[in-house]
Amino acid sequence: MSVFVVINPKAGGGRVKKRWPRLAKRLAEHIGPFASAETAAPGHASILTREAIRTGADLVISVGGDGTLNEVVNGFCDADGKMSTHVSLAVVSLGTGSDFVRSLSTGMDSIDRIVSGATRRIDLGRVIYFDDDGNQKSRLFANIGSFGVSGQIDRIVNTTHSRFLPRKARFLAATIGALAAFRSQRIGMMVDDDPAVTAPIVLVAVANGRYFGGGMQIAPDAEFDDGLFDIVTLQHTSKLALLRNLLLVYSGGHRDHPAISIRRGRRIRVEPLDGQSEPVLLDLDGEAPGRLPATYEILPQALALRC
Ligand SMILES: Nc1ncnc2c1ncn2[C@@H]1O[C@H](COP(=O)(O)OP(=O)(O)OP(=O)(O)O)[C@@H](O)[C@H]1O
Repeated sequence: MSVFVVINPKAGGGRVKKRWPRLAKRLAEHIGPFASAETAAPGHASILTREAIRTGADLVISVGGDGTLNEVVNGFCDADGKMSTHVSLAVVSLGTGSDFVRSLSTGMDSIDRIVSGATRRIDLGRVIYFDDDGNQKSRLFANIGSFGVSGQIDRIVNTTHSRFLPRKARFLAATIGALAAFRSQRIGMMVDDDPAVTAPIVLVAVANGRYFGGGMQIAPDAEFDDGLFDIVTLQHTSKLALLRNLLLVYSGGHRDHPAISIRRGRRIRVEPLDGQSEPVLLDLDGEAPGRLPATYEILPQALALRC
């Protein structure tokens, strides 16, 4: 078996540098020698992955956080958008949020997951959207894509690097700040072939996994392999209600709140409604790649995951 490991040395606020050498030794003891490379910049993990697959890797291991994983997953797709379905992915999660692995909830240590050899096929999401320069882009995601206040929160979290607050606390602080300043945004949304609905929203999560935001269980019933997104909509409600109920989202207890609706679907088309001065910003596995309009599509069982 040919194994290639993609390592983001910046992930986890130094955790990768501290913990990976010991984990690498353990991995080598179990699976033998493997090739590896460190990422040199944002986006590099996709390039490394694509090249490793082109030159014969059977298993690619992502070492880093959710952002690194997202880039590695995108590297499974060639320039023509074709997925490499014969290659497996494994995750050594050393990020600060690690929401993908939390959603997997295997209860196993990452190296044990890899050496166990068990593989599960999971769905991926693909989103077509516009970047901040107005160029149309396409990107895969393994965990959760969302838009609304979450896009603003990502931009706050990813630009304020406090060495003193863990990501979960930074996310909570950014969420409180962003919610306090946020004004609902009107969107038009069409799920599968249903008639389009328009609504003022605070947030919509298009979920393959369950957790985002460093431990917020936004889609408590989502399954990685059911061929469906769980689409969680938080409609306009008062700021006081938002802030008062915010902590419910960590346990999934927001599910029954009257401002929340959850449904399932395979394809979502969504656009901002005219007359809005502020763009509706996207969040994709914790990164902020652009804005609406966007189309989300599920790719059933597209990825073989060691878990
Ligand atoms: N050499 C590098 N220098 C700077 N940034 C990099 C480098 N390599 C990768 N990156 C970027 O680092 C960012 C953060 O990585 P990642 O999300 O994996 O870690 P994290 O934020 O600690 O974890 P999580 O998303 O789970 O909280 C990603 O956007 C990635 O593009």
